[in-house]
Amino acid sequence: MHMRTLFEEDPQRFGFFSRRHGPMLLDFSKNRITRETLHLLVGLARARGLDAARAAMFNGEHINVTEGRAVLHTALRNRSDRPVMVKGKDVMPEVRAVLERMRRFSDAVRSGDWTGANGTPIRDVVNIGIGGSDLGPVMVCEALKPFAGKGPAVHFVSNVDATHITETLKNLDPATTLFLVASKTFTTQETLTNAHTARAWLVEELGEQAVSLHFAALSTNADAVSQFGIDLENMFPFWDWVGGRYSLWSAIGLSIAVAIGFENFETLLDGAHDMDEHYRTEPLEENLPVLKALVGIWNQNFLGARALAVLPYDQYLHRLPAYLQQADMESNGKSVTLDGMPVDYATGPLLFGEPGTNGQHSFYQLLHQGPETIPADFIAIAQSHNESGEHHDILLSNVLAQAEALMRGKTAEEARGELVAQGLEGEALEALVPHKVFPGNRPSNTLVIERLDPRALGMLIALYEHVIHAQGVIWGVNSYDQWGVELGKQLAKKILPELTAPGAVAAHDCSTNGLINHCKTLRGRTAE
Ligand SMILES: O=P(O)(O)OC[C@H]1O[C@H](O)[C@H](O)[C@@H](O)[C@@H]1O
Repeated sequence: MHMRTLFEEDPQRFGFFSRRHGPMLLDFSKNRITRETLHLLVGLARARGLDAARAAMFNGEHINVTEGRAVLHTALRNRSDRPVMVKGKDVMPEVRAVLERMRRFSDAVRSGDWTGANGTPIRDVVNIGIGGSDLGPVMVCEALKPFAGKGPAVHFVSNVDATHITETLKNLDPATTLFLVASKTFTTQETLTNAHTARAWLVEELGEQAVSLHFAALSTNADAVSQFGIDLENMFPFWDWVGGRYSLWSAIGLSIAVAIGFENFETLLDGAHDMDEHYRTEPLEENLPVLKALVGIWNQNFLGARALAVLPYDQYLHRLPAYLQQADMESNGKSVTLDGMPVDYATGPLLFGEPGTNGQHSFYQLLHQGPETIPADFIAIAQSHNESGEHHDILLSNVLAQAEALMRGKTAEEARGELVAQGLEGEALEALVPHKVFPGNRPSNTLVIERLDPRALGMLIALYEHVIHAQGVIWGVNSYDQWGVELGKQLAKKILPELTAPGAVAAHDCSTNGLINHCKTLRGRTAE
């Protein structure tokens, strides 16, 4: 069936397949579903135990079975007075105590009361972290730039490529720079390498005694933090029940609090809490994350789509696709079930995206006319922070048109009509027709958000987090471990000394040996 027909037959389709919650409207009517499909999908969620699974997560059960941990990022933004129990203990007092320390610290840095070794206020804050200790904070700081006020500039260094830190520090002054070393484990090679480089840069100019005034740590590992030489007074802790890719709400969000002020950070938490309550308590049929998760499952597992394009039509959200790549693909990129059995169905989609309208001039060709169906999430913001001239109406007209085009397509008949109107005829016309046809019937969701503010952003991120949870439950996978990132790390540790030692390397397959030896030669090292 074609969605054109579905829309022609049911003028109520938009009303039936859209839901509003607070400042957010989710329109999922441009999917290849009928009322019966939705009913059956909700039945699937129920049969897979999604009701109990939602409760299990919020109640702190050890749903991360391979690591024996609870999954409680929701506790970090629990703005109610409900206790959250982990191993028989309410964690809320500790959560609130760390938030209070984050408030004092971010206020002091923003107001200029926190001074560096020379007594001057901080002008630049550099967050050093990678993965979950980078992507969430960067994405939020970019998204909420209009709320930054008069605080210091916040920079992010993640890549172990020295270019990243070199280019970042190039124009900074050690006396007015503060480093936040963000690492849940405090063992991540990239982050520690960058942090040592930053430390050396600072110490060279200001001496060892400056470290305590210019470094803070955001981590669960106090021993490793002290070993690095960061004063535990300047350590902001969190807990093993916070997954890295779900940690922007924890101490890992300190760079956000510094960038936009603590009150705005709290409003971000409020928005996420609002979505948590919605996800926790609304029936499946009315539940935004559940409905979005089910439509995703329909596209992936029933229609065979393997990707998801996330297309935010807002420049401030330009890092959202990168953030969601980790959130979704590291969570649900799994091929065994909770009890270790191989799956015989698709799990997490390949996620990609660019802010609109840039993507339109790049990869949308494939979305419209490629042989594969690639579902898309369009994110539109109704009121821009920069309502200048016609810009925003142009932007909105584009996002609305793209979803319509993917749904409707263009028939051969319509294409022919246009070519005739352009004066073409005969063979020349017919030769062009197949190239001008758009199959349409391509699924998309459109999320319309009133205005991009801290509350709405908190809701948006929590919405995606809960979609990931609901899909993980239906697929029966553990969304909260990430063993798949380990093998490359282990092998890199073995290759590192081989790159510097003299002589040729022969311990790997011939491709890896060949590449190592080639790099050694190019780097002026003996490889014979
Ligand atoms: O915060 P860290 O312990 O430094 O970890 C940073 C990142 O490391 C690994 O790559 C994990 O797969 C990520 O989930 C994590 O966010």
